[in-house]
Amino acid sequence: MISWHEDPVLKVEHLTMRFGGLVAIDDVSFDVGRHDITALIGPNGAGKTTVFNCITGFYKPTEGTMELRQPEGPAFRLERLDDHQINASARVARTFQNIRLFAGMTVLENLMVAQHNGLSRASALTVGAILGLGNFARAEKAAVELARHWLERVGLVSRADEPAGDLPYGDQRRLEIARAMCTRPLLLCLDEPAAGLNARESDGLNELLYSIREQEKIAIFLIEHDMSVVMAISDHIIVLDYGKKIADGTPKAIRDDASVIAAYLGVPDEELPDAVSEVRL
Ligand SMILES: Nc1ncnc2c1ncn2[C@@H]1O[C@H](COP(=O)(O)OP(=O)(O)OP(=O)(O)O)[C@@H](O)[C@H]1O
Repeated sequence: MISWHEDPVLKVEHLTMRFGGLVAIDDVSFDVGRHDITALIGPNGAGKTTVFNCITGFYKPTEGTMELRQPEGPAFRLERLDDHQINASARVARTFQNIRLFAGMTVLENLMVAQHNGLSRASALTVGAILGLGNFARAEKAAVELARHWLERVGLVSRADEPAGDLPYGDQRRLEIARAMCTRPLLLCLDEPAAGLNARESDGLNELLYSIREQEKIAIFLIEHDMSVVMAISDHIIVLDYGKKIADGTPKAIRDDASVIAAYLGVPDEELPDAVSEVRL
């Protein structure tokens, strides 16, 4: 039995998303292992972002189920929740293809805003916040500590008081991941985290993602076009093409899969044997 089927944090079954006549995702099923780095890959327009948008509640899928399994306790049916509940209750966090930080707020403020849910719960409808006492003060201290922890992990402590929008691009990408981690997710979804990074920053990203998997014991699910990143860090790769799942396996199995190579090259079936012998992903 393969590990991601043994203990999935996310079980997606028969996911379908139609936009009018266009079938963006067509009956796709897969598991995301609880402690794995799982990559979702495929050519442009394959449906990757649409899958993310369904999982994180930005779209309601036309059909299918998405079960977020907690280590203990009940599973959450994500297709029945809105994006806020998916983040706050089911503990699914996400970053975006285009960075969405609060550019005018400081680096630290971005991490505090991410923890707003916990703080507003602790403030008992803000009375505690006004008095600056009790649960709110404790929760705020814990929030600052968690923010500081993640600033250290991503190497941005010295820039805590600078506006997030002033950071270089690679630092903003890492800050986004830190912000997502401040919501204490079970499943961290990253949409093209390596896009726009240079080789050194990309290596740093790989190390950060490894360390999150090792130390936080959570699942990382990423969309990525950079095959060197995907092949280097993934435990499990899922491949989409024209909205359908065409392959699902280890990096080695995917690298050797003829249908995957064909999808990337756009090669017709009859030319496939030649193309496969010439190209390896
Ligand atoms: N809100 C929408 N309305 C209509 N069509 C959409 C919508 N969102 C996505 N699509 C279509 O669904 C298909 C899949 O798009 P999607 O963005 O999920 O692909 P992708 O694999 O993420 O592509 P890329 O790698 O280019 O980001 C495309 O044909 C796209 O035009």
